[in-house]
Amino acid sequence: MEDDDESPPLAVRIDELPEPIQLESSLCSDTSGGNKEEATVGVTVITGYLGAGKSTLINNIINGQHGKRIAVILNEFGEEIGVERAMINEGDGGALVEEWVELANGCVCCSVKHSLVQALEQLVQRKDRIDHILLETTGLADPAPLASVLWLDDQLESAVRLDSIITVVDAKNIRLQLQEYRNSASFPEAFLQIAFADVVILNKVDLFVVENKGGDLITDGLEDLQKEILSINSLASVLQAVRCQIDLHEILDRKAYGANHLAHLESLLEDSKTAPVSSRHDYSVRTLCIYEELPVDLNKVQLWLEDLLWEKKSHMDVYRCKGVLNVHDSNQLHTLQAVREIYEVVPARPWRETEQKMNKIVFIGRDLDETLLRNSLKSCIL
Ligand SMILES: Nc1nc2c(ncn2[C@@H]2O[C@H](COP(=O)(O)OP(=O)(O)OP(=O)(O)O)[C@@H](O)[C@H]2O)c(=O)[nH]1
Repeated sequence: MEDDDESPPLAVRIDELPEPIQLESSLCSDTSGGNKEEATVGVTVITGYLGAGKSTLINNIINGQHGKRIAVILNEFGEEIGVERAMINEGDGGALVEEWVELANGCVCCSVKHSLVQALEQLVQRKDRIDHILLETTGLADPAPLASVLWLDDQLESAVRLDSIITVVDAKNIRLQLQEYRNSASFPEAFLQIAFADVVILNKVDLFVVENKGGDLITDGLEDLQKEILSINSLASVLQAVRCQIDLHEILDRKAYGANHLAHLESLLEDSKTAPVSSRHDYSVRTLCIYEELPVDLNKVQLWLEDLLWEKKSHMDVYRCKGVLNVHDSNQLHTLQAVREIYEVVPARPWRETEQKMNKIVFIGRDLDETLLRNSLKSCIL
């Protein structure tokens, strides 16, 4: 056992670290990606609306029986830090909280993102003492810039990698938030948080229990709610929970951004021409899927993605994108991933003999134009 009870928590003031560097760029690699995964410390980003259950989840993780030594980073505004920390039990159970990092004076997603990377690097210098990092973002944060920073940082050869984004959703209130959107011009962060999630924890399902006319307790409508969430982001795994009690294997070490572990790769290939769940709700944020079998020219695909994601020539707002490509003159199945403007195309493995070679791309975004996306992919065919 280590002397953790005696050790004071370590606080790294990331707002005092040196000047940020330019991080916006794309990744497009012809070498095998994801090989550094095993050597790096995974970062799980935990996001969700105010009061959804993020702290409850962190408590469960740091006290869970997974044997991992976990560092927790809290991204909350100034005065709230004390409250937040007081709510978290510092590891009485299986896992130990080795380090605490307070992110004061700003939101990770805007002013201090590079400093966050540096703080993470400081943490993992003691890598022999840390297995995993949890980063809780403020309830109102857009997780995209954070994902980009952590994902890019992997390319900068840091010792950390983005493992996954987990969004905690309050089952009782989320429908209200989503329905309000239909009647107003405002765009709730709740949509973004679901759109960027690799895992959605549909929490507080106990509060979803209602009494029917006969006096019985039922959870009528929960499945519909789950479908509604999947219609926004059909690539996410949705887990129903009470007090965020879930199998921790479902959320730690998902490697959602590793090219060779691309989540849903196999189901992408299996469900041939459609997205895993088709959209049936009338939200402007949705998932859609495009499909072509003939081989594409990789350069053309890159140019198309850059027009779409960087130049935004077609005025679509693409948040996430995952897919497989059948690249001309290559026997390798290529995987494609994008988070906002950052994308990566990587040869993942050889196509299997029994497999239908295909290009299949799933987009999650706002105001997606299906015809335009389809035609653009077609124009990349040789
Ligand atoms: N009934 C019920 N209450 C829950 C559940 N999960 C969490 N809560 C309660 O909901 C409240 C908010 O939970 P937190 O874990 O603090 O939520 P949070 O997302 O960290 O909140 P903020 O930091 O304010 O954004 C607390 O009072 C929890 O006890 C649940 O599954 N069912």
